[in-house]
Amino acid sequence: TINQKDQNTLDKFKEWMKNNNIFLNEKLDIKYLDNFGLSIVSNSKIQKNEKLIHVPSQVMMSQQGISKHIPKEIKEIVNQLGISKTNEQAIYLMYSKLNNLSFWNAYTNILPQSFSTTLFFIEKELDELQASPLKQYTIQRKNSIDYHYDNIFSKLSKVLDEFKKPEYTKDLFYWALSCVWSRSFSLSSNDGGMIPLADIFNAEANPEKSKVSVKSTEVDGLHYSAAEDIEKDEQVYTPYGVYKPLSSSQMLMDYGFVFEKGSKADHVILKVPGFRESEDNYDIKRQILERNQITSDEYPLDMVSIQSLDTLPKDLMMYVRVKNLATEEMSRAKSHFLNPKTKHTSMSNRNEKSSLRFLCTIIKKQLSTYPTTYHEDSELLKQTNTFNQENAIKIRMIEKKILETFYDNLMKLREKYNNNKE
Ligand SMILES: C[S@@+](CC[C@H](N)C(=O)[O-])C[C@H]1O[C@@H](n2cnc3c(N)ncnc32)[C@H](O)[C@@H]1O
Repeated sequence: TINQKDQNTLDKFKEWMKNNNIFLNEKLDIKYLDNFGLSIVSNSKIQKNEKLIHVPSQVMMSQQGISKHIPKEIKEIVNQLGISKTNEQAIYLMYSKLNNLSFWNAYTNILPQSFSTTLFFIEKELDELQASPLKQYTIQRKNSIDYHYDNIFSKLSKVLDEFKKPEYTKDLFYWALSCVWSRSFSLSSNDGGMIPLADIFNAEANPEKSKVSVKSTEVDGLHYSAAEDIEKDEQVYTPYGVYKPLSSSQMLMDYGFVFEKGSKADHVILKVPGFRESEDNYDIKRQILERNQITSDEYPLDMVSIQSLDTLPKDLMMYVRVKNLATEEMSRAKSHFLNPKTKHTSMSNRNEKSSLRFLCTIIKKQLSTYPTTYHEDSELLKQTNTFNQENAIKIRMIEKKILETFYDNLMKLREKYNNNKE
């Protein structure tokens, strides 16, 4: 259901689309759906290859549109100050929202007023992320926005009267950036921005299943057509993160929701301990790793990589094997770990067993930084009644699931080793 005020803004947006030659197939409606917000839904059957939408380049907030519709003095100062593309889009959105006569005003009025991204989580909800790095990323993002807001608007307000208006608040900057992160498009390596109408399509969990085929050119703008027949009353989705699949963590940070089945890009960062100078054979171990350019103490793991020792990041396995060398193995270690033919293989049964035990210890340690287990979380999830809390629990569960499965796989391997006596 949509209230009268929202219906009026939507009607004004549709009129604005018409006046600016933005095409929406008559068989498609812009509707408000619970859990999705504005959505695109068909009102009758659409045949494969039928045109769905067309948005001309000049109405996009990309290079062409900006040069046409943003006042010259604003563009100039934004360029002079060397403001980033994302912050630039945010400034134009704020300007458009605050000026009734500006070109994109009708468009900014249909943009969401609130977001379920982690940026707007209250402290209690952020705490639900437990040890997930998403909590830290969110805090960093907030600090960065605060810094940029102070920096940018103190300068803009000195130069242009427009930016002296008290309505250019930090809250509005948060709103504008959230619109950019959840809806802007990249059109080429150096152009992109907000695209009215195209940004009303919601995300399809499985990008291969999207029934929309996308074509965009600088001259002609953006075209969507039906890649397959679309049934009556069907919601039409587009794939998000086409070039690079987004993890659930990134989805929650930028879009404010996570897919039921998670994402192919889901991962956890395994943190491994560094070396202490007092450690036995410190010098040789460090030397071997440095000569192999292994310097990181963080390794991303996903559900695929934890399936076997061969699928794990090669650097991680070498780090673990070298870290667990015994003094009597040092004489052989260099020739083994510096030889391209052998360096990614097990050096001895003893070293391999010790390495697996070590991996189990660090996984357990990392799991212990989360106050609850995966199993406990799945129970907690059933009792949860707020959207944000639910999403936070899902994120920490994804990370725990990878770590716990990795641990179980290693325990099975260790058992095999113990039964296979040398
Ligand atoms: C590009 S906009 C799509 C239009 C948006 N629904 C609106 O109200 O304007 C992206 C936002 O839509 C919502 N969204 C998109 N796909 C979704 C999905 N599969 N499930 C739930 N929400 C989704 C999220 O709030 C996301 O940040």
